[in-house]
Amino acid sequence: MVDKKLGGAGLRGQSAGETSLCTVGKSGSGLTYCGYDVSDLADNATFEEVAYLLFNGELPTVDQLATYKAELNGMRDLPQALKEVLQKIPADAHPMDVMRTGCSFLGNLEPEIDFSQQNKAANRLLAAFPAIMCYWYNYSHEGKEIDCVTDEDSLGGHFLKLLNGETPSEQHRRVMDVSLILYAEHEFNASTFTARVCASTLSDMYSCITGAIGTLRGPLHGGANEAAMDMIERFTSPEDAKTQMAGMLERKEKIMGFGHAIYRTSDPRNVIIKAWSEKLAKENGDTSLYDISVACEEYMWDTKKLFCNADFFHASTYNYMGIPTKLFTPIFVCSRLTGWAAHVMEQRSNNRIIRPSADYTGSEPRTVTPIEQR
Ligand SMILES: CC(=O)SCCNC(=O)CCNC(=O)[C@H](O)C(C)(C)COP(=O)(O)OP(=O)(O)OC[C@H]1O[C@@H](n2cnc3c(N)ncnc32)[C@H](O)[C@@H]1OP(=O)(O)O
Ligand SMILES: O=C([O-])CC(=O)C(=O)O
Repeated sequence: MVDKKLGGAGLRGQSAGETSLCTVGKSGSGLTYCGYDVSDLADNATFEEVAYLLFNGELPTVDQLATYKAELNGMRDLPQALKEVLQKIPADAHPMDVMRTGCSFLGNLEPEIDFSQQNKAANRLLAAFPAIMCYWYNYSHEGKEIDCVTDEDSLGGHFLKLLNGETPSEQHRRVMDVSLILYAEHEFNASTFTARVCASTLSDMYSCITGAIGTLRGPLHGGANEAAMDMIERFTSPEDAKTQMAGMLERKEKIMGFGHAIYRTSDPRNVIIKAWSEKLAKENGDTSLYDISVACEEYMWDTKKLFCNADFFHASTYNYMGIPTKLFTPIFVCSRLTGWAAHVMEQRSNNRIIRPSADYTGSEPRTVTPIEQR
């Protein structure tokens, strides 16, 4: 196991506030949302139920869920002005930049005037994000102006239909639902903390979420699922994976999709998404991507005692579903938005501006030498 020093750099091990939304690694490896184990939710709930749970503190009844889904389904379309902005973003832009711009621009068109509108703003973004991603992707890559409304009941199914223009299989809908549940919430991770810092200044929901998207983009955080895919695609076999990873570790390169700031021996989401990757691999007939991923997992544990985080087997899972690699991290946005917005609401409910201190390491006090004498 990695011998981790707590405290110091990265605020590691220091409490930065309270939350009732989530526990991470409380018993060394667990993850709960509002008291529910994530594996229980992945087995027995839908993503919309989890979104409702995070925004309201309780799972919905049948009637509450139906009302909530009807509300979300009525908010899926994009304003024409946003479509026109998305049309201007080039095909080689990073899709996370597209999400950031889409979120920010929607905040201009439909601003959160006051905090009584916070649920509406969060739900609007939740409903609109799949279309922001897929409208831009289809327009810039295929030259197609897609209809942003579908008859799909779930957000996961809606995303798949917008992306491919075809009704997804029941299995793909379920995998997407599980994936969105696994990614939804994770306590004071870097992007959520960004959202809370922004919220603590009494800024608006769109600004909080835009900042969080920018923070999730980095490869040490949400960008790791995409980076893991780029890596495993370069490996030609399980043996080649081990040889190449040995070289990477030798050169002190980070292996994306491994390790975690909080978990010590495993990430509870890995076993769930790994099982889906295996199932999809077997059904696909070509299991090489899964076999290579398993070889990576074994090698990293055997040599460094580093384990797969939630991102690693998401890479092969999404790939088996035919999702383009560049959309992996934006899917994470569609899910984690629920956690971000719930934290913004929690921060607002008991706010004090977040403003830590710093340990000064600069020069001693000195006086300005006139410029011609320097
Ligand atoms: C959804 C998410 O955001 S999950 C995280 C996604 N990010 C990644 O997968 C990127 C790869 N992983 C990492 O970079 C790190 O593990 C992080 C950023 C997730 C956590 O960082 P930290 O809390 O600083 O890691 P930690 O303290 O456990 O690191 C201990 C040692 O293990 C090494 N290590 C940790 N992860 C890795 C890795 N993936 N590859 C190689 N070495 C690693 C560190 O370099 C460090 O070694 P050092 O002391 O010689 O520098
Ligand atoms: O908690 C973290 O540091 C990273 C994160 O968001 C996650 O693992 O989902």
